[in-house]
Amino acid sequence: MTAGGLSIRGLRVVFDGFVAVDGVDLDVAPGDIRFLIGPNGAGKTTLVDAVTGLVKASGSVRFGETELLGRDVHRIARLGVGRTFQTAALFEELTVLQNLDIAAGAGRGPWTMLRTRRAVPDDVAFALEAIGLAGRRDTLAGTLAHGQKQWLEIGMLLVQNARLLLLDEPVAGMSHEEREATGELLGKIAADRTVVVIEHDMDFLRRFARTVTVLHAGKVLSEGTVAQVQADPKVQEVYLGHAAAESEAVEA
Ligand SMILES: Nc1ncnc2c1ncn2[C@@H]1O[C@H](COP(=O)(O)OP(=O)(O)OP(=O)(O)O)[C@@H](O)[C@H]1O
Repeated sequence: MTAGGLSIRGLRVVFDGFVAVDGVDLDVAPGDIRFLIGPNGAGKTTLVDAVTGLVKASGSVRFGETELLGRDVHRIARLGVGRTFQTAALFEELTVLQNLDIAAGAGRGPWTMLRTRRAVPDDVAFALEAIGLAGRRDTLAGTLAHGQKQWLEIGMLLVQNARLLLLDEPVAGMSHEEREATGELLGKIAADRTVVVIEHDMDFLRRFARTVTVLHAGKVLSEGTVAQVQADPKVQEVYLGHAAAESEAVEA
């Protein structure tokens, strides 16, 4: 399976008359690492919810050749679209390997998944290596460090064969070392996949974003490279006006 690009046209999400996403057009090419930023309430999470089928939306969301809008959450996941949430969703009482096995799940019975494993399937071995947890495969997920839990969740998307990964604040609460490792992991993943990252951490963005889209009040305010977006007066105005704590985002 080859990676597909994400192509969003006229995306609109309305909650009880409130327009949370207001006519967004967005293209993310295969191999890109697109950061999605914007002040609180800009519509970032709602956009990702619309792409993954969690909220109703109008317009068009194509992944490769396939229209996603109107399909249910499970179908969209099976089409290769995976997401993480701000809080990792793991089976804490099971090991790293068991979590990956369950994520890989389809076609494997519960006994296969839970018995002690001798051979590890290639996809699971690849994911363990990519997320840096090969040496922790028998560790209980609940005892992993915060950063490792986030990586395991990304590993679970890899074994599900996600080709489009949508990550919601993946480095929130991480140490400097964990952030660096996460950035390197994004680079590895994006080699043959499409990655979209919602992020507030501007240092992380400067280090690892390939392209950036700024959302504001449900619309695309600015788009381009990190340097282009930082130099955009519209972006400076929104951040300085609405999010003093994030104003460093616009300092060149
Ligand atoms: N289920 C919902 N019902 C009603 N309004 C909602 C719902 N979900 C989100 N909203 C509203 O839609 C707007 C966009 O929210 P969203 O969470 O997408 O913003 P965001 O850019 O992800 O913000 P943050 O950075 O704070 O996570 C906000 O005004 C929010 O209050």
